[in-house]
Amino acid sequence: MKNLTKEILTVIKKRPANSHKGNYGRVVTVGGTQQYGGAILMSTSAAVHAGAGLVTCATAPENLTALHSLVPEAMFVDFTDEKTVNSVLLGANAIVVGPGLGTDKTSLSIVKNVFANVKPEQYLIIDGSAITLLSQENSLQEALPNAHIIFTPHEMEWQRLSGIKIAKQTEENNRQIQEKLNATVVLKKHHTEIYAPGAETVHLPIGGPYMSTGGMGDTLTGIIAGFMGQFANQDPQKALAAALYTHSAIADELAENSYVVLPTDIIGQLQEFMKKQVR
Ligand SMILES: NC(=O)C1=CN([C@@H]2O[C@H](COP(=O)(O)OP(=O)(O)OC[C@H]3O[C@@H](n4cnc5c(N)ncnc54)[C@H](OP(=O)(O)O)[C@@H]3O)[C@@H](O)[C@H]2O)[C@@H](O)CC1
Ligand SMILES: Nc1ncnc2c1ncn2[C@@H]1O[C@H](COP(=O)(O)OP(=O)(O)O)[C@@H](O)[C@H]1O
Ligand SMILES: [Mg+2]
Repeated sequence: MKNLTKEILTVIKKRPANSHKGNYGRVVTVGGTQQYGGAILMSTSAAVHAGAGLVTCATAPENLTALHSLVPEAMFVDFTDEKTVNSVLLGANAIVVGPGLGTDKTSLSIVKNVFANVKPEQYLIIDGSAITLLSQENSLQEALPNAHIIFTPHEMEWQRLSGIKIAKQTEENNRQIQEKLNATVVLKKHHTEIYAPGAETVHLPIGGPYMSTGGMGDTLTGIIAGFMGQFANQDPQKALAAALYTHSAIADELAENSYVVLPTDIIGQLQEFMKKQVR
């Protein structure tokens, strides 16, 4: 297993002067019931702060006011309005589905609709409730689209999806299921592991327990989407690894002076941290 080092941050590049928002990725984030609205707000805000050119959040209408007051840079669609959701999905480079989405019938039909509309060239980040739904629903497993899929499960979500008990989640066992899924798997835990098709397993040696606050993984999905939208054209695996490294490296820096690091603290440091890499 290969250790990620800070070298990976060279993926973050100085922007060419002659460019516009369309050059930096169109991200769509799908999730957030009324109960779990914060999850999709953090994902959306992280994508915006990581530099995504255009971000649209498909969520429950109850979250609209909060979304616009937290991050007016983001656009909104009602996640049950399939026609409008599909029109924004069409132009996306990276799609996040699952943070705070819940697992009821409405959530299931939202994931089905996303799966039915994703294109092969798009990055689809499947997280949280969408992983849990996929683990439960055969119909969804059969509908898994042809796209660049990145699963971001924590250990219990991975247990549900892969059938491998947490204690048995060895590199060899995980790799077998990842190959069957034919997708990238980011197994989140203390020292997260990345299993990508045809690549050596990568291990994230940074990050710590000051990151153990609800919303930390939701925030990661937005950073990944933002990085895929901007940097995947160089090398998608490196762009993904750089997103993970950035998330935990910011946490480590903040933890020097903070007992806990909140997901929103990480979002607030993204712009400065990324600037430091291109000085
Ligand atoms: N502010 C918001 O709106 C927030 C909304 N959220 C949204 O909620 C939805 C449900 O997601 P979820 O992760 O909270 O619940 P679930 O999938 O049941 O997993 C928890 C179970 O797994 C176990 N567990 C074992 N190992 C683990 C590990 N390494 N990391 C974590 N857990 C581990 C754990 O064990 P225990 O705590 O009991 O020891 C427990 O039994 C999802 O859509 C998410 O986006 C959250 O992000 C919070 C903030
Ligand atoms: N002790 C820890 N050491 C390193 N990273 C951690 C630790 N605790 C949590 N994290 C990180 O925080 C994130 C938690 O993700 P997740 O459980 O999906 O959170 P949520 O769904 O609440 O947003 C992951 O990126 C995980 O690696
Ligand atoms: Mg999560």
